[in-house]
Amino acid sequence: MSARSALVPIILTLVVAGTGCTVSSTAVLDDDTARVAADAEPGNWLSHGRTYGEQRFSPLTRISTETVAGLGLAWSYDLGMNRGAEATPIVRDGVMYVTSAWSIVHAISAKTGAKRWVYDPKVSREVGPKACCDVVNRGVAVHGGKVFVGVIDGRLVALDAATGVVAWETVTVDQSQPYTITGAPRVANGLVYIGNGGAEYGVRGYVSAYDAQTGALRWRFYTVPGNPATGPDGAASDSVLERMRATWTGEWWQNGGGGTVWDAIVYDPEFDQLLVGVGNGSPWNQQIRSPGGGDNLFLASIVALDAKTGAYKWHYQTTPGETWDYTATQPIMLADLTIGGTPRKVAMQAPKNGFFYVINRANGQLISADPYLDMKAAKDTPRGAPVAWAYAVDTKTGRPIENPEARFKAGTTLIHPNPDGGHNWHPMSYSPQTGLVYIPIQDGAIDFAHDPAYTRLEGFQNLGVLIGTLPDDPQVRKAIRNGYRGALLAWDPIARKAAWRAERRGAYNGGTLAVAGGVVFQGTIDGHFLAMDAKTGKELWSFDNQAATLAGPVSYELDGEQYISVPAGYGGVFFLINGLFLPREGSPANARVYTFKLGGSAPRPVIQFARIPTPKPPVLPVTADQYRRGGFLYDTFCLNCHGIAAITGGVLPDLRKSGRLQDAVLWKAAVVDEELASRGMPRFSRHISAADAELIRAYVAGQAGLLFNQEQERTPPATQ
Ligand SMILES: O=C(O)c1cc(C(=O)O)c2c(n1)C(=O)C(=O)c1cc(C(=O)O)[nH]c1-2
Ligand SMILES: [Ca+2]
Repeated sequence: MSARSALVPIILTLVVAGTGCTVSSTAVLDDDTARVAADAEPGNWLSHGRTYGEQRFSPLTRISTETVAGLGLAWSYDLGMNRGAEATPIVRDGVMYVTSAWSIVHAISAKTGAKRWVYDPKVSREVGPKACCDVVNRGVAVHGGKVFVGVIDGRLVALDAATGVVAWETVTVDQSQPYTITGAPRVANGLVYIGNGGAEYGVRGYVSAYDAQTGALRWRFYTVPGNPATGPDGAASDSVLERMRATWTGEWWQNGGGGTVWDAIVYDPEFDQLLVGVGNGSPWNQQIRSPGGGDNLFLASIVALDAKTGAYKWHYQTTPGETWDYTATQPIMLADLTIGGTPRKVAMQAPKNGFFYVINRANGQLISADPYLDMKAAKDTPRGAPVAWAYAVDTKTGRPIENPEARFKAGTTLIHPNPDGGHNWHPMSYSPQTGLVYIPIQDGAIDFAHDPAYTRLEGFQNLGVLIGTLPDDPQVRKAIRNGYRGALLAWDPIARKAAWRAERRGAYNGGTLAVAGGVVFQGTIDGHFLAMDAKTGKELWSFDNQAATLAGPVSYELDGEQYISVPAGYGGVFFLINGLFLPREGSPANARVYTFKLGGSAPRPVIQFARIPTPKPPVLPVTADQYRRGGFLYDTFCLNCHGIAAITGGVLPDLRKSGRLQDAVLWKAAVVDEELASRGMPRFSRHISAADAELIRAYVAGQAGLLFNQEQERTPPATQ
């Protein structure tokens, strides 16, 4: 596609989305204007959240509360691998651009699902261990005949939209550091905006703007201060460097400080500003990171920057002195709301910390903040009563009223919400018809304790927090599992309370889409795709996608037919770490894009997988203390990929069933001798001794024993 054909000439009645402001003129729509006027192109889904305001509301009406029961599969497309599917597809002029894990871009016919081209950035699998939460990707941006993708190894690549051929590529990070990119780029003003991740490992976060035509860096804004000894960065953030530094203590730069911009970046055309969501501190534990306390700007904040220059405009910090992985990277949405009779231009966010924020986007002042989780419910759990980090936010000062116990200074504290957050990256949507924001939420708590023996491990997660090994007792496990719940919440940002709540089977459910036909769509962790009445939450339709459906669904129209499309796939952080909490077993089936239309009758792909019985594990002669130490080492080095208590989500190898578990030599070859490094196993030789590897094996063998016994109880061995 040439740059010229990307210009859309129309007689323009430009309704600036959500503003009610109508401008009439004859004009040529360039890509940026087209996104502002996205309602003039309801058939397309032009950018991550459809419009710049990212409300994920489609004005299309054919699929409605009346007709939705007639939805059927139009086509499905195999994304070629069984890793997490988190991308929001972009649909433009009959072509869908969607990514799979490992940052692979697929261009597909939006009508038939036929492949146009595939671009694979060929990332070394050794990069995998740098990703805290699987090698996922949340999608591309399309602009001026190019497709932009952030690559997990830190590259930003521009492709020719017609052919998938690389137009330019640039490295946006120091690749010797544990930086990753999982978020979707955004484009405005001829600039491509991209952030990065890595705050679990230890990096310094920033957001950058690149020239969409040439790939040249135009500006960069660091979200946390660097080592004062090295002076200013020559970056757009320099003007607020002193202000940031004044809120930090100790030698925070030793582990980067964190503050990664790994998901939300929203362009606000009305103020020509970029709103970026900033992540958690690095290490998590503020007692280690910034021992004298302080707010640690701009962690866990929404920061507004001049979109052309990156100059600081304002910020709002959701969690001052962040210490629980409470990122404010969650999706940010722009809207015009009339609050108390006054029209307000607002930004809305439901960050991990459990509160829903409405912010005046002219100046960053807090309008309201209310708990979307029940922060006061101090229900007893098998691990005691959870401690909510804060019960309320003082709207006058904009600061939370913190619970003094929550900073885990005295022993182990059960913190609510847990680091998955009350809401994570899963996109929320807003229907201007109902006035409700549809938020996938979850409600769980986890033990936090200060790690007195913390030392930075180069290339590994550095949290400074002990989370605690899962007890072996099956009854306790069951209770912990049942205590972690998920729901879809319809939140009224003006009334400041939920209008309805629909329970889900398990936590970490999918993103939402609202359509003008009065329907809300959501995928679930247990593999279904649901349509609900936007007013009431009543379920109107469902489809078994056979794979966790977490990505942001989209809607588009072609030749008079409306489509709903959503990627689905096993993978993502829950399938690595949180196997314990999965309501449905993972499968090795590939991720797929599922696309629906009224009367669609494509057959559902047949996915079968055999459950492999657990071999009888070896019994290793270790003491109870050694077993516990094995568990501790497992939690430190293995849990992030192979799951809590070696319970896998089915994506990476199940160590309990691994042949290597049976044999000390084979086990050591993988764990210590780096035999599997090229396949993505971290290089542990400097950190795990042969003796420690045996203790880890003893722990995993113990966990395998629990599963083996369960299976034997279910299926008694045949008698001869
Ligand atoms: O601090 C970071 O840099 C960072 C990065 C990412 C990421 O890039 O995926 C996640 C997180 N943190 C995180 O805290 C988190 O809960 C999370 C969930 C997911 C996911 O894709 O499911 N990514 C991330
Ligand atoms: Ca994080």
